[in-house]
Amino acid sequence: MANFGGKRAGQIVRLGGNGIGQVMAAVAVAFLVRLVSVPGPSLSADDEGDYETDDAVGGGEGGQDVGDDSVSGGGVRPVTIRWRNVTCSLSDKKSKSVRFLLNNVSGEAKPGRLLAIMGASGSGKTTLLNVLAGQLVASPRLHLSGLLEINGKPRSNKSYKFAYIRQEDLFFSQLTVRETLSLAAELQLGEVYTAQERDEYVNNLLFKMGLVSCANTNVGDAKVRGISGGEKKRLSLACELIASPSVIFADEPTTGLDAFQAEKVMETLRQLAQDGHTVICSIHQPRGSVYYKFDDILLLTEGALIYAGPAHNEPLKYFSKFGYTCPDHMNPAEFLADLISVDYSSSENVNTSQKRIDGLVESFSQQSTLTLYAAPLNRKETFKSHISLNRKTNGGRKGGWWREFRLLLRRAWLQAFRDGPTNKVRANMSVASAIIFGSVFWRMGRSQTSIQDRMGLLQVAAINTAMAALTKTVSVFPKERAIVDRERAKGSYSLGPYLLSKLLAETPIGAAFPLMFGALVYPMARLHPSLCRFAKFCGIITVESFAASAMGLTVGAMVPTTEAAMAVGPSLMTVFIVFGGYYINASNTPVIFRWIPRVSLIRWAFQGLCINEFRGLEFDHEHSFHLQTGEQALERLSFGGSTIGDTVTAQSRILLFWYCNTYILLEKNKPKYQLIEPPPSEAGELKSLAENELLDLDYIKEKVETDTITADESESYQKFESPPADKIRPFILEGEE
Ligand SMILES: Nc1ncnc2c1ncn2[C@@H]1O[C@H](COP(=O)(O)OP(=O)(O)OP(=O)(O)O)[C@@H](O)[C@H]1O
Repeated sequence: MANFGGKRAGQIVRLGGNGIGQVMAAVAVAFLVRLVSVPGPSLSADDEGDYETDDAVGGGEGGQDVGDDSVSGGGVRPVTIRWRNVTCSLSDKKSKSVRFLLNNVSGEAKPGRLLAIMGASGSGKTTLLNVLAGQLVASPRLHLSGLLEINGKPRSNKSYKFAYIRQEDLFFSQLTVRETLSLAAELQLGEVYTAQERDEYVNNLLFKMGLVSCANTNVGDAKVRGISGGEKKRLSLACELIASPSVIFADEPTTGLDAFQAEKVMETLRQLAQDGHTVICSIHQPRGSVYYKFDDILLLTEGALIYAGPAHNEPLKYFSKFGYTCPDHMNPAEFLADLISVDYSSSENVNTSQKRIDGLVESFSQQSTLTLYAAPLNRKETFKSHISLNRKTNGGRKGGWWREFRLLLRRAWLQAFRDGPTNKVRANMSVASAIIFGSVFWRMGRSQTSIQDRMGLLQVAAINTAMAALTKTVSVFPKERAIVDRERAKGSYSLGPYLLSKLLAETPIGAAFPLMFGALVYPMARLHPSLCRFAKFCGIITVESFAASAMGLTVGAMVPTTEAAMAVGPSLMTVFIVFGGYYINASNTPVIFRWIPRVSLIRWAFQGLCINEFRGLEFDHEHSFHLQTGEQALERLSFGGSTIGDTVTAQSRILLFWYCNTYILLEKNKPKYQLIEPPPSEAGELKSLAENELLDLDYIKEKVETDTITADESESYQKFESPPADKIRPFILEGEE
């Protein structure tokens, strides 16, 4: 760091003008240059805004079923999901109110049937889907209660395999559709299957999902167009189907698609249901042809249930009982959407529609939801299919560390090297900034003033290199992290091989840009004329670039979105720039700041570059107080006693520190999901009922139908099926005592 004690030292500092002004100017220029040069996101994402739900997708535990039948259905374990009195409330400590996102919602989803959760925007569709999939992101403000049963037993989603198709499709943009699917298959199916079997499996999936025509097209992103939105959605489905899930959750799979693509996606889901999967999707307002693909529907309005049962004409018949008749030739989905939506056009309409909705909610809550469902689950079939699944199941580990590393290295390499637009922008910016700085510091001589020029250039080179690497990383990594979180949640691979393969694959391309910058700026500014010094200059800025990139990874692993990373990363770097060894002498700052230079990657790069440049240089001098040698200049900067080796060692430690932090944060920031608790009043009874297996609702239903249910059983059944009517009002805002 600069140790300009005394008058002469002060003169040197002042050569560059006001210290703080310099800092601000350098930071602003470096950041602006980088901001303009940030090569947009290199990962495909349809919508990055909704990051909150953008966490893991799941695959439950259990084996992998990889035979062809897993796509055609023969090997799919049938899973029936039933939920009772699911209530999700959101408390607000400030206003001391509670808002019900879901209020006593019950229903069921069966194998071989496509269930659509319909409702207006904000009615709680995604929340319900997340609850059923066990993917509701945990929050201290949320409280979730209810009963969730898998094949009649109260179990978690860990007991079956499921796929979750989220609204936003995230892929590595530079991989083709076939490569994406093949890699997912290799990671998920492990070594148990031969390459030929896996290829056949992938070809089969491509065919089933209608992706053959675009199999060799890059997925693409905002910069370079790739496959269409509908194809992306079907690719998402295909990737999820590799694990042969029993249940498929799809959150608004038609959002953002044109009518034709939407219909194709829904047809795919319908076929999957027909193949034996349990398919649950949320949808806003489907067109008529899509509505008739649903087997069951569940209508939600402001978190409350208005209808749950078979689709087609059943709901129309049901609502006609209350005097709401669907006009002929009207799309039933449109009719239902209008029926369950509040009309905000006037206060009168709000009152009328709200009354209608409250009445419908109450009416539905008063009747047994069980009777509305058709096609009860056949227990014998379940058993048979389960046996066939077990025969084909591979319960072993999917692949070793080395295998995962190899596959991920290939993917990271393809992503890094094929990303032409990003690489081109980075190369252009490296060349442009080298030319700008090279021109400003053109052919520096050996005058006294050139000492300050040299220091200025070396500081600017250190800042520019760090900012370039940092901004590139923070603009891309949060999106990549979302993909990796999803894949890791499915158990496709572990963190170690991922991180190591990424670092290794990106090393050559990461080194190319600082080298480009160094190769131009060094001769232009006529820095220390020696090949060895030039090589060291390039080496120092390359290691610094890796350290800045590693810091970007930590920031990306720490914050939830790219926007947050873009705000945090450069701000943190500004602190390191201030303590970068040129602008301020740490010993003049309050004690609490004196550790910062030791962890500033800018400072170590600057120190290394200065030692490399000044050692052995001689300057023109006229007066005795002029600096005569480079060593004297280094003394003034307090860099006299150290070597380039020391600075590179310190920089490597910083690099390692950021890598370790990234690993820890990625491991620690795994998404956590809200646990579902039994309704408080029923928790005790549920326990004893579960122990006595009285929760088997098929059994209860059979008893109800044959009128053989006992008084006791009837009472307990009522407790699960008929919540008090006053609990069912949507969005009750209650003040807490
Ligand atoms: N974790 C949460 N914290 C605060 N509010 C939440 C949370 N989760 C959901 N909500 C709120 O609950 C309501 C229902 O959200 P949800 O995403 O389930 O609706 P939706 O029916 O899927 O809407 P859309 O069709 O627009 O996606 C919304 O008002 C949303 O803001």
